[in-house]
Order: sequence, then structure tokens, then C-alpha cells
Amino acid sequence: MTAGQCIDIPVNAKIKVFTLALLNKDDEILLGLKKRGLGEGLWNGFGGKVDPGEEIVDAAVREVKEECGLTVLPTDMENLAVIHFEFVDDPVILEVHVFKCSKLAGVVEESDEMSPKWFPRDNVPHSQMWPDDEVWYPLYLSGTKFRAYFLFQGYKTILSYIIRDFYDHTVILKEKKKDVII
Ligand SMILES: Nc1[nH]c(=O)nc2c1ncn2[C@H]1C[C@H](O)[C@@H](COP(=O)(O)OP(=O)(O)OP(=O)(O)O)O1
Ligand SMILES: [Mg+2]
Ligand SMILES: [Mg+2]
Repeated sequence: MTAGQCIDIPVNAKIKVFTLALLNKDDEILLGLKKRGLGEGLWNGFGGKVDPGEEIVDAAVREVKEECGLTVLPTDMENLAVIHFEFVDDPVILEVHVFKCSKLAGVVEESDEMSPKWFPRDNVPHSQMWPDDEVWYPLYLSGTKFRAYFLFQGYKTILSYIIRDFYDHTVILKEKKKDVII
């Protein structure tokens, strides 16, 4: 999977590519409480910026190791979703490649960036997570692959979103239109 455009964002948008790994064991998911930077204070999967020239899946594997100590293999990373985030008044769009993985090796360790903890997959702390997670998490639980676009005002308010089938962009799975003020 390569970095790419999506029909919901401008063709010339400046894109910054990130990874996000959702690590599963039985009915649990490993989340990390982010200790610094983007999303500080929120529980999230593990991931970060893709380095120049780096394959996206390799970045996902590297970030998992750096942030929670676990070893995963690129071939065990299933690409669940690609999500674009636009922020009002910010020309940079974040492109987050979401992977899920159930084959984990090693020991979970706290890192400078993340404080990891297992949660039941159907009971994650949404009030302390990015607000978009609550929207797309049911798709993760049902194993539905998707592409999504979210428009944020600041980091807490979602103005609109659209979630499409991963393979067929004409199929809309979920949508919230922008409120029109008249
Ligand atoms: N709206 C959102 N919802 C979500 O669920 N995850 C988001 C998100 N916006 C960003 N993320 C994820 C993507 C990525 O895993 C992480 C942001 O990347 P980081 O700041 O953690 O980068 P790095 O781990 O490379 O950090 P440094 O090593 O400090 O540069 O947050
Ligand atoms: Mg990170
Ligand atoms: Mg990084």
C-alpha cells in the first residue's frame, strides 16, 4: 500500500503520512496512553511518521517496536484502513494507514512515548481517545476495510466525515455532512 490520493481531498494537498497499528490478543486490544506530541493524553494504537523512502508497512512495524516493545512482521499486518484528516486553516492533511495485527511476539514495555495497557476490544475508553475513533471503531470490530476523510475544527470537533468501502469508493458506509449555517 502506498501513500495516495483520495477523492475527498484536493489533488494538490500537502500530505503527511502516518501509521497506526491496532494490536490484538484474544478479545483484547493493546492501547497506549500517549505521553507526548500529537494526541498527548489520549489512548491510541501505536504508530507514527513514515520516514522518507520507507515502506509504509515497515514504518508500522518499526513504530510498534519503538513504542511498546513488541515485534510484529510486515506480512502479519493487515491494512484495515486509510484515513485522511484535514484541519480547518491547516494546509497539511494527515494520511493515517491503519493496520491490525494478531501475531505478536516479545514483551510489552513502556516507552518514552506510550504507556501501554490491554483493554477488552469491545470496551475501550472512547472519552479519552481521538473523537474519530468512536466513528470508525465499529468497522474495525466487524473487520470492515474502509477509506475515510474527517474534517476537524481544532482537535476535538469533527465538522464532517465520510467513510467509503476500501475497494469501491462509490459505496458510502457512514457519513456526516457539515452543518450549513443560514
Ligand atoms: N485523528 C486521529 N485518530 C487516531 O485514531 N489516530 C490518530 C489521529 N491523528 C493522528 N493519529 C495517530 C497516527 C500516529 O500513529 C500518531 C501520530 O504520530 P506520532 O506523533 O506518534 O509520530 P511518531 O511516533 O513518529 O512521533 P515522534 O517519534 O515523536 O516523531 O497518532
Ligand atoms: Mg507515535
Ligand atoms: Mg516516529
